[in-house]
Amino acid sequence: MQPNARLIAYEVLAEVRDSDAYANLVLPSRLRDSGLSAADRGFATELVYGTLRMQGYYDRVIELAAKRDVTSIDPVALVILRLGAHQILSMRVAGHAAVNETVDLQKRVGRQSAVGFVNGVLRALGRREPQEWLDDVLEGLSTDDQRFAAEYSHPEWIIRALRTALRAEGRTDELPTLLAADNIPPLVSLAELPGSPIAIAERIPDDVTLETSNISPIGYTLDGGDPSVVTGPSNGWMRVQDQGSQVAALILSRARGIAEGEQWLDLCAGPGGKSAVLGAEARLGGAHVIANEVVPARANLVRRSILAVQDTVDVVVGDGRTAPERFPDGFDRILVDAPCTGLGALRRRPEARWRKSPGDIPPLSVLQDELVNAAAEALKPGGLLAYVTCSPHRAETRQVVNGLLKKHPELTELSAREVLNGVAPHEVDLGDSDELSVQLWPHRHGTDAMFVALLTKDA
Ligand SMILES: C[S@@+](CC[C@H](N)C(=O)[O-])C[C@H]1O[C@@H](n2cnc3c(N)ncnc32)[C@H](O)[C@@H]1O
Repeated sequence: MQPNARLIAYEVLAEVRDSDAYANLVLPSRLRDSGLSAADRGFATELVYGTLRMQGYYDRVIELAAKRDVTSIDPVALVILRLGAHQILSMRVAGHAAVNETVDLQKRVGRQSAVGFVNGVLRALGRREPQEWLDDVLEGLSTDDQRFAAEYSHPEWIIRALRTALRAEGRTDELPTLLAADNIPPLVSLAELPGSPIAIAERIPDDVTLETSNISPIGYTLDGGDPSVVTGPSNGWMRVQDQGSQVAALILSRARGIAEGEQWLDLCAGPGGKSAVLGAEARLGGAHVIANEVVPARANLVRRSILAVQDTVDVVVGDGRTAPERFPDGFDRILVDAPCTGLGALRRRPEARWRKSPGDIPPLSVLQDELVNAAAEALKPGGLLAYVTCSPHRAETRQVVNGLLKKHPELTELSAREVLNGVAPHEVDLGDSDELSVQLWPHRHGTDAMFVALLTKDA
């Protein structure tokens, strides 16, 4: 079958649904072998990501247009209708192209008996303005949570969790802006590892513009295009990395000066983004890093990620919970970038919001507790411990830190906020809170919603 952008988008969406695949892994490999033009590859990417993010909303519109529940619609036709809805309601693809080409897709991959149905629903979608559909969807919904869930295409439990996290800094009014930001693809964010021996600025092509970051002193934003034109010639010193991740590592490395010979541990290192930043910082200060990861394949990703600073970082495979026994000499600084729900990175992982459930939280909280407690034990007196998640869910952030402080009276929380404001090129708006930890946000900072708490152990 001759591929086209819509067919590839359909196949990726079908694989995401049927095999629990990740769109950001499946799509690039499909596009690589597709022979599509750059414009068509961009179109396929927008179709896949946009359709997945807005699936909850599109299903409500499709139900209104089809006058039936989506659960009663043939699964192939439903994916095709969602693709059509995205073109008609959000991409403003010309009506005839959106309808005809999408109906063609149903003819190619779906049941012939459903072609008329798909055609009818898509024509109905195109007969009204997107705002009219939105008004109809919202009609009759009685709570803010229901309305936000519908309009911004998020499950209600995630909306509640995000509101609770914003409430802690007196900013619940920002909730709709945050939900809208989750539906916008992030700009490409880059980090230049400190101490780079390569004059990276001289190797950036003239037609590429890098904006410096307001948050991270080593961060840049690319104005579009392929980041490999910048990262490729840098031998690993310039890399794609969210600016929130960059500062999470820097809050630990720059909380105070580095003493020659310090030993650092990155307890949950895979795939190694923060290990590389810690490695570069440690290298400049005369420290050494052990990057620990429990999954061997992910430890290999860490090995690749730290190539530029491999003289400073050793990668080991092991369960972080056994760190105190494996490393009895202890560490001066430990980063616990714990496995979490990833609710802070919904813009990057378009299917994640539909896969997660509230039931994911309790086992993760237990693991987070165990990891951070192991780190507290492995920390030398006077040492520094950073607890980080890419989730703003309070059960994964503040509650874990409070539990840790309760169990370990020898630990004291330090102001990660002050450290961040000392590190960042500009004052960072962290809301209004007595808490010492940092919560970053996509809508306010342009980063993933990273949480960072900084603690020290009595000397
Ligand atoms: C949030 S990711 C870390 C991201 C990484 N720090 C970076 O910046 O690239 C969490 C990692 O913890 C690992 N992990 C899960 N359970 C672990 C355990 N018991 N011990 C050590 N690592 C674990 C996961 O495999 C995953 O690679």
